[in-house]
Amino acid sequence: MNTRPLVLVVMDGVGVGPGDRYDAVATADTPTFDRLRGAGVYQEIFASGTHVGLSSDSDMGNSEVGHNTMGAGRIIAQGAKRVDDAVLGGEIWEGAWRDVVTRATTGDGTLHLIGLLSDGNVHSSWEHLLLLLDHVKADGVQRVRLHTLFDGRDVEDRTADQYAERLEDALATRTEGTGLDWAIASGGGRMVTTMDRYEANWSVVEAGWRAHVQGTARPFTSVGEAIRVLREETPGISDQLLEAFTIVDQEGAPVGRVHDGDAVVIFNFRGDRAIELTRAFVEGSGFTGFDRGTVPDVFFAGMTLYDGDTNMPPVRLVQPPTITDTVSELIARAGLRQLAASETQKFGHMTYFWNGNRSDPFNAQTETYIDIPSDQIEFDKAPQMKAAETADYIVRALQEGGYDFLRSNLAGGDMVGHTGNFDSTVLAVEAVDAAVGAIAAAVEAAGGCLVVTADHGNAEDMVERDKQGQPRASEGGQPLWKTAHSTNPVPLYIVDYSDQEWAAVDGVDAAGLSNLAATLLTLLDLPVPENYRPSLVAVARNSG
Ligand SMILES: O=C(O)[C@@H](CO)OP(=O)(O)O
Ligand SMILES: [Mn+2]
Ligand SMILES: [Mn+2]
Repeated sequence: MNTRPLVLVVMDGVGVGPGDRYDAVATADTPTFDRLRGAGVYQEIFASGTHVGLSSDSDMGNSEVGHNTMGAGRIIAQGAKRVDDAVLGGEIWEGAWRDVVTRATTGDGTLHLIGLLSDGNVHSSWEHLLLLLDHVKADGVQRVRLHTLFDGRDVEDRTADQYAERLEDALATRTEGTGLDWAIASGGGRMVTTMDRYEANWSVVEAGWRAHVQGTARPFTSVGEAIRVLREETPGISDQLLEAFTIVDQEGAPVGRVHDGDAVVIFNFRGDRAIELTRAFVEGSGFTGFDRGTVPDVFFAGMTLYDGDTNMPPVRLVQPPTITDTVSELIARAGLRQLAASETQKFGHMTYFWNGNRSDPFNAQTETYIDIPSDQIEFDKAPQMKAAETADYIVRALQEGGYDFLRSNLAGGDMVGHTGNFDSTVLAVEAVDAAVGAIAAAVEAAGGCLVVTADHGNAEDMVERDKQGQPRASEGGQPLWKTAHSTNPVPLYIVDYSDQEWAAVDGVDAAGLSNLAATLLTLLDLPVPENYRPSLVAVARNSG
């Protein structure tokens, strides 16, 4: 019976901010954070850019790269960077891309490109899309249809019209005078169209299926008209929530539904929000997500691998990084027992991403995964989300004993931060603080060790800023609320209630999320592999 459980809490999207009135973490009443800060080690660590395997230090962090890096204990070139390298280096055009082009140029085939219109580099990249279009042209694809998802979550909100115009320009400059037939065929805001994740709400994917595939979503004659009318109907609506639509011609017929013989490419590179639509295209009659009607017989390719366990999609343009020997694999091999608990919105973060893009436990006998159903509403309406319920699970598991390493994710700082609603985000952070407080009390009662950190920033900086860092205002003089993640560092608290003796290691170079795995192994008294980044603590003597 283990008497010294180690507990990790990842507070999604709770970074260390400027401390001003746009910092929802500093504004929130957080007695737990204040108490923990004085009770053990407190440090700020890197969680963005090259510190988490992205191409540049101006790239904000995100959950995929954050959890991958924490779990891997190393800085690994991430999907985003790998796709960047493959696209910029040209390798991408030599593999499955050739088959896409063959299908799209055979008979009356159409090439459909589906993805997020964004400069966010979280799920997709604008540069990748432009280079795709260049190659589509060079390869002579006559008929192309774009299915565009609006972001407002990784880029400034209420910019969907600008992205749509940029895309229309990009299409026009490539097709003018050529006779090529390229057009935007459907779209919608990413949170209500297509980009659900972890099966939280399949109706989101169904709405996308109607828009992109069946051509039966709400009809508009242009993307500009769609955005204008939807905004008029709901003033102030976030781009993320724009209703799914289909572009129709003068007769009301969809300009680009998907037919047998077409080729379909999803150009998003991140798996969590691309896998469900992928499955809808690829899976046979066993598919239960929603009623697809007749499934068109298409050649389907994803930008990269979206799920390693199920090998989805079977055809992808770029191979993903292989991440092995992640911290939970090592802990499983050592025979220790592990629990992972999270609400649905972040479930795969603490399992799939944490484990190096692998959904299944390494050892089903010693690992338990708990998925607490998330609410199906906009998260600023219930900003506490499932923080208390998640804490309850951990608390009960600690009281009952039986696990050596327990990890959980508290989603509110991030998910509510993405709504741009400052007051709700403050409430979300307060709920996270309370949940950490409940977990801390249980860790103390169990004589264990508590580690609290975050995967990237979000809630700590809720306003768009100019290049000098000054807050920007909307036309009406209101703060221009920011919905995206940040490049800020994140906090790391280590509070030990056991009798284990250890000390913080000073002067670790560029301490970041990649140092967490070695730190956890050290606290568990397990060896740290040589290729891991170093631990932030050193154990003096074990008395457990
Ligand atoms: O919601 C998401 O998909 C991303 C933002 O695009 O957030 P996170 O990386 O925290 O999951
Ligand atoms: Mn996150
Ligand atoms: Mn997020």
